[in-house]
Amino acid sequence: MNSALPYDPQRLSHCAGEIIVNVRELAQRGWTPATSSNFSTRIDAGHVAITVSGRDKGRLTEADIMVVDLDGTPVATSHRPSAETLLHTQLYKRYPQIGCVLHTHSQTQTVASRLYAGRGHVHLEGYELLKAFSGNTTHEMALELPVYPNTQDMPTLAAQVDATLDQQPMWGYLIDGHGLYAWGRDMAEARRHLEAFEFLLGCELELRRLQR
Ligand SMILES: CSC[C@@H](O)[C@@H](O)C(=O)COP(=O)(O)O
Ligand SMILES: [Zn+2]
Repeated sequence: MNSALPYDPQRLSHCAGEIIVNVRELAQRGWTPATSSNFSTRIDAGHVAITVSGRDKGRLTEADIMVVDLDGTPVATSHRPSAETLLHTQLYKRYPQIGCVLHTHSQTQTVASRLYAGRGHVHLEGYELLKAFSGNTTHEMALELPVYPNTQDMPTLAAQVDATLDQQPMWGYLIDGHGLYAWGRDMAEARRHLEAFEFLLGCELELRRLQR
């Protein structure tokens, strides 16, 4: 390890590469419009690789990935981390096993967040794809995906997320008019959860449209 840095730079390079490859694919699906969205993976017990604020997420390079500690403080860089860094670090802090947090702004996620904000959650039940969420072994179950009011005040939002996590395990949530957060133990698991939420929300929207 480079003694000047409190993290392994090779591990950072690996994390950055993984973020760049995966986010490029998510961006190609239109899930990261207009520089929106942010992404992170855990480097080690105390450090996280996260996207620099305001960057075009469809064209990320290693220069667009920086390091923060679990309080969201930049480490060995003058870059500004994602405006929503707290929503990432609260998960890494709370769950040592969590290794990746993905946040996207697809149209499906945004429309669903508007439609279900009043109810405070989206009820997902009876879908085979519920088995994509780690720990689920059958479609014969229900999952409540929370929808929080949007705010620019991250501590307020993080407190609401924490309050829900005190009550129930979950792999993601929506923010009204904003987008989706999903996470997992590594990139593959977080991405599976993100894609499952996207698919299931799309099904719910289509059902509503057909039942009108
Ligand atoms: C471009 S508007 C979207 C932002 O306000 C925010 O919600 C977002 O997802 C990206 O913010 P960022 O600071 O680049 O991580
Ligand atoms: Zn956002």
